[in-house]
Amino acid sequence: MDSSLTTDVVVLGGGPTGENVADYAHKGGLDAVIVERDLLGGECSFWACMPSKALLRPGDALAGVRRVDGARQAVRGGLDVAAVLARRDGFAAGWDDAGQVAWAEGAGLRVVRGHGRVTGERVVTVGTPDGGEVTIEARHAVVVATGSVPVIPSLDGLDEAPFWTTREATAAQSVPGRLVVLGAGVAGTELAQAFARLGSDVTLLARDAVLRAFAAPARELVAAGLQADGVDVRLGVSVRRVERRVGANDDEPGGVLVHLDDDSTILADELLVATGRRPATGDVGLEWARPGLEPGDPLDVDDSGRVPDVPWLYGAGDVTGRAPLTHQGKYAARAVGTAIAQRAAGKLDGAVEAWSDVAATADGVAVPQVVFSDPQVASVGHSADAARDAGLQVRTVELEIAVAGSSLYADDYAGWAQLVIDDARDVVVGATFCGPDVAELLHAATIAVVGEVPMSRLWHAVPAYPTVSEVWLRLLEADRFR
Ligand SMILES: Cc1cc2nc3c(=O)[nH]c(=O)nc-3n(C[C@H](O)[C@H](O)[C@H](O)COP(=O)(O)OP(=O)(O)OC[C@H]3O[C@@H](n4cnc5c(N)ncnc54)[C@H](O)[C@@H]3O)c2cc1C
Ligand SMILES: NC(=O)c1ccc[n+]([C@@H]2O[C@H](COP(=O)([O-])OP(=O)(O)OC[C@H]3O[C@@H](n4cnc5c(N)ncnc54)[C@H](O)[C@@H]3O)[C@@H](O)[C@H]2O)c1
Repeated sequence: MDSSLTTDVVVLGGGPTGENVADYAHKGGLDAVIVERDLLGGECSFWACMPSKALLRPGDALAGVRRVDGARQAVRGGLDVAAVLARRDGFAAGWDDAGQVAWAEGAGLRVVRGHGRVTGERVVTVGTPDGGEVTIEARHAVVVATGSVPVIPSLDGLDEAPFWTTREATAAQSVPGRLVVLGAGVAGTELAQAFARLGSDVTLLARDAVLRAFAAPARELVAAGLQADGVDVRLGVSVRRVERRVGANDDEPGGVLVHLDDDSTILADELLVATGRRPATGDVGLEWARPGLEPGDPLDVDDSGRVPDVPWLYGAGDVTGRAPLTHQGKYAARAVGTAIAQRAAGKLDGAVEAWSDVAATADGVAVPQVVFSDPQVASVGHSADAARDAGLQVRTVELEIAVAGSSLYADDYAGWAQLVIDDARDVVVGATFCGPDVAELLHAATIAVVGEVPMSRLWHAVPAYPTVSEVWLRLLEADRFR
């Protein structure tokens, strides 16, 4: 059935970003409608962050116990796969978004189901599941928070072969005997380890390196961690073609035959394609407001999320390509929702001030990310190369993590840490930690970068003894006595 409605703000896409834009606009006194075509909560809640970490965490916990003599002896078996999958199902709420809808309604937001497109100035038209249309007019703003979609490489035979994207992998109801993972970025690396620990024979195919975006010592530690779990890590290989095999009988099982450019083949029960994501800018009606924008191009926005020259149109989250991570999408969402509300109230005019509550300034200087592999990689801010590309003169200090806290934490603890320091201001502009459970070391680094805390003052931030954080003291000493 067709209908129309008017509101203050229409948010296209109800992922973590869209939900937070709407919530913050509403907290600022505006009425907001979220348009969602799939599950409210988006990729993160149902097919990305939460289910993937739920698949990883039990293996991590078990590996943690095995690293401590005296505790190791208590481990009598492996993971209970059915229990792990059931726990993961719980985190994905059984792929039912009733809880998220209840939250949205409780927060005073309206949800319209269906595929939305921008069809005019401050107008969104939604094709609803029953074949009808809802036209929504926004008094103040339309926000595009449509996320991202997987990039599928054009490989000979891939169209005919059944394959998994990260959606099928994170929602898997059974564990394949043999799994080939194509792409050794963050998603491929995490899921290769998760399935290896759940019992799959995993082959991870990397065109160049595992986690190539991270510093070499961290990459090498992670590759070694994968190999220790039995993952066959193939570096510097490409897939030539993919072939679907129909099994003749139990002795000749079917699956996917992957042909590599080194002339070898691998037969797998499942092929996971994890070769990146691109902004979901196709079929959203953006060409109307942004002529020339091709599907997959990021939606360009300023720090308050506003599309240049289109004052009523905003973007936030993965769709902008700024920092495609849930926490950064939500951070941008808080700025966007607040900016829309302040502009509507006539309290915000002109350019936004950096580091104010209407600017996602940290996107350019301090994006934290954790790779939940074992060992973990946790980084924030600039790598040394990125800092130099940004015109900074930097020095680095790096060392193996070997402090009293790490030796107590795990026998044979292997880890690495690096600080990137801006010479001119003598402040940390980047940090990377790699090792078991280093994720929780990261926020201290994020605060140091965002707060631009001088090295001389960081000296007085004394890490408690005996914790892994003592690596901070070693890093400061290494810089001071270089
Ligand atoms: C396997 C995997 C693991 C990840 N793990 C982490 C992690 O541990 N930590 C982390 O920070 N990030 C992680 N990420 C990244 C994270 O999932 C994204 O950064 C995050 O989901 C982006 O949020 P978003 O709201 O911008 O987009 P999305 O979560 O993609 O939400 C967009 C929503 O918009 C809807 N939509 C799209 N187009 C329309 C339309 N035209 N009309 C109506 N609705 C529409 C979609 O259905 C979707 O619900 C992971 C990603 C993957 C793939
Ligand atoms: N813990 C986390 O924060 C987390 C976890 C998973 C995913 N994510 C996010 O989700 C997004 C998608 O993750 P991703 O790992 O798919 O993307 P990615 O960009 O991190 O990695 C993609 C990898 O695939 C490789 N690749 C591309 N085409 C290929 C081909 N034809 N053959 C072989 N390899 C190929 C690339 O070289 C790269 O290493 C990223 O933004 C990522 O940050 C975050």
